[in-house]
Amino acid sequence: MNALSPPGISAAPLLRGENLSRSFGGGGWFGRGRPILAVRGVDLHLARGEALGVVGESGCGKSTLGRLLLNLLPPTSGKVVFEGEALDALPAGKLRALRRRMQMVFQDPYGSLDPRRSVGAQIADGLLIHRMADATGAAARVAELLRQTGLEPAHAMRLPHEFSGGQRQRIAIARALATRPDFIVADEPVSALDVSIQAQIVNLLADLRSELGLALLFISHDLHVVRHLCDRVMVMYLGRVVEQGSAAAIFAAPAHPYTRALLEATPSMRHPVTAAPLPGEVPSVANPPSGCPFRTRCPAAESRCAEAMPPLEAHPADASRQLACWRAAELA
Ligand SMILES: Nc1ncnc2c1ncn2[C@@H]1O[C@H](COP(=O)(O)OP(=O)(O)OP(=O)(O)O)[C@@H](O)[C@H]1O
Repeated sequence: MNALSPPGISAAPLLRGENLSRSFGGGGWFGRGRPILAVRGVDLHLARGEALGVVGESGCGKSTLGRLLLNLLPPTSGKVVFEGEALDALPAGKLRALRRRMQMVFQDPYGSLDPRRSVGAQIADGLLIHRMADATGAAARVAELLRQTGLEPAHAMRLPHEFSGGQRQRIAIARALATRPDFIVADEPVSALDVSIQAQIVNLLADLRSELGLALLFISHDLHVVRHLCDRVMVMYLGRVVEQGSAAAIFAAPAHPYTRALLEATPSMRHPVTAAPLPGEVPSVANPPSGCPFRTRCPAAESRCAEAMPPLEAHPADASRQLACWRAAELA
């Protein structure tokens, strides 16, 4: 453990994304149709036990990034490295074995659960697929997982509709934990829930993370949720990382104009009504603006911002943070 790492977080990265890019489409009839560059040149690392929040408006590439890291989608370029091994170089058998160590929790637990099968059977699926238990062992593990996620083990035989939204998300978390993963991508796991339930699920994820040493990629458009759970934050805009650093530093003093606008636009307990909506709309991913992609909505934009994309560089006053803004030094 590194002296600078928070407790429970190891220094060696469990997972790395190197210059990850992913585009969609672009082939079209007679070569027509522009490709959509959903993720562009993203580098990231995640240590065992660490929680990284990925935030940005809808369509900024957060889910695509999560799917790339889980190897559910191949990158167009770049690579994912898990415990020092590049996933694209692994033989199929080893890749299958790795699958059990990386899991996903989706936004809509009802959509991701089969309405006709008992929740216990669905939680046990991964155990049986990966041959981690026989029927008796699986039943015992399901009971343990239900207890661990705050549910009644005796309810394993019930169907998903017999549970509330928050309970269904607990079931989805139990299912993701069944195979004892090291890494979980939680994609907007509380956005579909009542505000009163959101905190309970965030607290559950926080507890499980420290109890099990899970590395967590927590995708959310809500910065305040991320603040409570994550060590570090990555802010994405049109497929690129525009600011990243420790959650504490970014929330105390957001540096990129986009991060500032996002924070101002998020209602909080302290400022429920003063939140200002973000100006304008996210430009089309298929036809992004020249230069800095945020410049068309940025209150600090000037002519040089249209010329070239600013590189992601160290914050002028805090080397532990990075941001991509031509005016970083002046705005700091
Ligand atoms: N399978 C796909 N085929 C074509 N385009 C896709 C596909 N998946 C994602 N995209 C596009 O890639 C871009 C990024 O999408 P992505 O879902 O990663 O963003 P996001 O930030 O997670 O947004 P949201 O919060 O709405 O899920 C969007 O323009 C989306 O339409």
